[in-house]
Amino acid sequence: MKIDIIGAGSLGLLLAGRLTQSGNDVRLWCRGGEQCRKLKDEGLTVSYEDGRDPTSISGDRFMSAPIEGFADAYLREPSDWIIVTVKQDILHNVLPEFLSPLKDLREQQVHIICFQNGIGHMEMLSNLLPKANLYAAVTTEAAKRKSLTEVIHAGAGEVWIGEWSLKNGQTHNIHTDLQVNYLIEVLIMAGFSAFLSNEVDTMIYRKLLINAVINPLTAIWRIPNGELLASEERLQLMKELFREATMVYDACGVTYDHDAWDNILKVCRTTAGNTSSMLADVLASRSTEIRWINGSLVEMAERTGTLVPLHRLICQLVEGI
Ligand SMILES: NC(=O)C1=CN([C@@H]2O[C@H](COP(=O)(O)OP(=O)(O)OC[C@H]3O[C@@H](n4cnc5c(N)ncnc54)[C@H](OP(=O)(O)O)[C@@H]3O)[C@@H](O)[C@H]2O)C=CC1
Ligand SMILES: CC(C)(CO)C(=O)C(=O)O
Repeated sequence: MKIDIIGAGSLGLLLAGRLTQSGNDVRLWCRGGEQCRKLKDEGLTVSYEDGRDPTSISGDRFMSAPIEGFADAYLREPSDWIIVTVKQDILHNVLPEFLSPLKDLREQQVHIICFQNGIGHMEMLSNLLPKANLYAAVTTEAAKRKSLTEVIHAGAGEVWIGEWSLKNGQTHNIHTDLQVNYLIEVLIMAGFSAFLSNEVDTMIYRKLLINAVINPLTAIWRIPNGELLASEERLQLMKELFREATMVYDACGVTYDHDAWDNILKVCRTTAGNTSSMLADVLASRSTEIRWINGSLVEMAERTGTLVPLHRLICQLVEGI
């Protein structure tokens, strides 16, 4: 399968490494020329924390190039899938320029899948590329980029993929069905646990609830996920964030599991040693995804007249860092 991956960070490198290793034709689009040169010279390494041998893929087995060349390359030679693995701010503020040349291509041609946490990006893309087949992926995989050419696969999880266009009332199309089933097969062959979901929006909101409670508090207190459970004060604040978020879901008609709170506690336990992605961004002085996580809940609250003072404050606190 021919696959474009936009964003050579943690998830992008993991996907590029695994998909190249299992025989796919990968083009990896990076932000900077330095990373492309290093990937060409040194290749790409996927390593593990449990003592397993790393996998090294030489730089001539996949293509890496600066994002500026993406649209021309795609229009000359389209791929079967475009996988987007940049953070939300780049997807919203930078990628439209590079993706908009694809907007007039026929529906059968463009298949895009987005791996972002948070919400808002799928709506933005469906406005930008109304003819494209858009898919969202929700994943519990954990990847950490160690250098420009090395990624640590820190935890194996699942990848749930669902068609976003369906949500917008577009008709189901046999061609896209085949195409997504083929992608899932390819991901499985590459070693991922990948599944098709007819309820990907429910899964997105389920993950949003987890991220909206865990990520900002770990970022503010600078603690690993498991430490959230270490005191009653921390648990109380988590519970209040959870309570406000579920009020917003109720007001907007978004469903959530009856054991959603227990599930958040479980995620803290199973990822106890993890640095959350928001804390990692704060520690590296990068902008965070707070606007598309807690900020989205604040927007939903505004639309429905729900009061979410803690989510508002937490957005300001994280943005203030
Ligand atoms: N990592 C994980 O385990 C998981 C991540 N996610 C989600 O996946 C998304 C990606 O996360 P993750 O891989 O961790 O993020 P990273 O920050 O590791 O990677 C993002 C990449 O995008 C690159 N980038 C920035 N600007 C551009 C640009 N203009 N053109 C091309 N590439 C650019 C960055 O380059 P540079 O480094 O040069 O700035 C970086 O390599 C996020 O929304 C995250 O929430 C979801 C579940 C798990
Ligand atoms: C589930 C969790 C909190 C794991 O660290 C995560 O998705 C993140 O860090 O963004």
